[in-house]
Amino acid sequence: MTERRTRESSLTERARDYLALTKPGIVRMCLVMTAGGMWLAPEPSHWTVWIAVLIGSACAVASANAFNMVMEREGDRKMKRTRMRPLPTGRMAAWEANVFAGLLALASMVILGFGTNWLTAGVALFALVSYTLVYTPLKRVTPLALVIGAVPGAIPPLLGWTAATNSLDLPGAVLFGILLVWQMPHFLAIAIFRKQDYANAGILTVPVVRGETVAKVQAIAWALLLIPVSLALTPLGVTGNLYMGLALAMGLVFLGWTIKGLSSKEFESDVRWARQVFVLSLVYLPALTLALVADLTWKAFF
Ligand code: HEM
Ligand SMILES: CC(C)=CCC/C(C)=C/CC/C(C)=C/COP(=O)(O)OP(=O)(O)O
Repeated sequence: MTERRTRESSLTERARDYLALTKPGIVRMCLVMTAGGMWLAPEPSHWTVWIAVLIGSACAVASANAFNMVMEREGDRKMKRTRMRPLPTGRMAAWEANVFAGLLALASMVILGFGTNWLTAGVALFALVSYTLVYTPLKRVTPLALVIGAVPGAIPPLLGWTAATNSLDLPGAVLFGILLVWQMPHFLAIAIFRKQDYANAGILTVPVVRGETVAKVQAIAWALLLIPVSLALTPLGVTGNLYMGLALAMGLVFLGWTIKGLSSKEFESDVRWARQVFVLSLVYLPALTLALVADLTWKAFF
């Protein structure tokens, strides 16, 4: 009986480690964006395409995250935030995580290719390869890695759009742009409150290389740019005034909060402010997606 319980609990721990390898918080948020991209498409998609794009995209993002954890297992040991991950603690071997990530990559290609279309599978493959083979090694070379990492990071809404339309055109590109720009203040804030961690691991972030003030000014510039980029869907005729009003209000709150950072002069208050900007970034994205869905639903019925 006790032996069975021990085996069960070790199985649960194993499953928990595999789940941790996928970075489930990021997978969840990517899926919200993929669903937003699908919703925006001019023609409604069959429910099987919805299921395929959501499962296929989740597998692609999870695979990218798991490969990233294998590649960074040494650096992750040096950071407070990441040192308890399955690889740095030695709870899982690198080969095991590689097999898991490889199977997820294969599953994503099969599910996206056969369940949606091969353009969507190709775009996901581009994101997977650029995230693991370009962004991940560049993190230790230049702070510009952030802009490069933002390219695969911005792909999830595009997967929804291409799954529904089998084309790469302007509304899909705007969704890509929104997520691309959003990632800058999202990460610049994290890089401020995790500055010491990144310095310890030799990761060249903007606050480590150029200081907090430069990071704050950059975050403000990106939050400002996020407003016109997010509003562009209305002049393009995709969304209406309801979305435009909500997106403007949310964009101004986000911008206002980033500007507030300029008034803090000590590292402790910087950290408090940066955590608030990070949390706000996590509220902003699903809220913007909800605004989009609300606007399109309103347009369909009234
Ligand atoms: C260059 C791009 C990005 C970088 C460098 C980045 C980095 C990070 C880091 C380091 C954290 C952990 C923060 C902490 O707790 O200290 C985090 C959290 C988070 N990120 Fe990002 N991120 C990026 C893009 C994205 C994208 C594209 C999404 C999804 C659309 C996303 C969604 C999230 C979510 C939901 C969390 C909180 C939940 C969790 O930690 O699992 N991020 N990000
Ligand atoms: C469709 C597809 C495959 C899309 C890719 C989506 C994806 C993996 C988005 C995350 C973007 C990103 C740069 C995260 C931070 O990684 P990090 O290495 O800085 O995070 P860490 O320090 O927590 O490991």
